[in-house]
Amino acid sequence: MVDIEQYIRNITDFPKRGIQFKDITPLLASREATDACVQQFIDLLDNQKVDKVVAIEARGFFFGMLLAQRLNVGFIPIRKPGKLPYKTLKESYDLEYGTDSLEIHEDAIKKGDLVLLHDDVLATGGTAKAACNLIERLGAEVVQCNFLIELEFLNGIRKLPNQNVKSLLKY
Ligand SMILES: O=P(O)(O)OC[C@H]1O[C@H](OP(=O)(O)OP(=O)(O)O)[C@H](O)[C@@H]1O
Ligand SMILES: Nc1ncnc2[nH]cnc12
Repeated sequence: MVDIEQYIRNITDFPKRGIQFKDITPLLASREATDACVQQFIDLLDNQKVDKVVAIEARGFFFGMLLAQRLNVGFIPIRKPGKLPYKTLKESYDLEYGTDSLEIHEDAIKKGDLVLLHDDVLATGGTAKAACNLIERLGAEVVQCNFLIELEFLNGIRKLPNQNVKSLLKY
């Protein structure tokens, strides 16, 4: 049994003073640990049907794509502004350390699609909330939001009151 928590490195005062950054790169560097994470995500999905995996730039892409492959469905990127080349929908949000916007291609998912939303970290919840809004504006349904890490002390889950939220690690 792999203890995935051992692969998360804490970096003090990154990217700003007062932030303890959860560095997932040691986890990404381990084939054994990434396999264990994918299996745990699949178990948490509990056979829920999924049509698309949507993940958030940039760190959400790592496991988002692995999950899409494992679930045998397509992968959809939600990206920072100005990166997607076709017509987009846009949502703005607050970060633990700043503000930003997210975009999705307007034809990326269809009305009625069942979507698994993935990101690496749930912190204040603004990013995930904005992503859910984008998916729902396209008429799709978010069946689960899953995260490698939930920073419970930031209470991001309060911004996702109607979502099925699952995390592999909680701090
Ligand atoms: O819950 P929140 O407070 O909104 O924060 C969580 C978001 O913050 C980080 O992304 P970041 O914007 O640092 O971008 P990156 O993935 O490109 O490094 C993380 O990957 C989440 O997407
Ligand atoms: N403390 C943190 N560590 C890693 N990613 C984050 N995203 C938002 N807050 C974070």
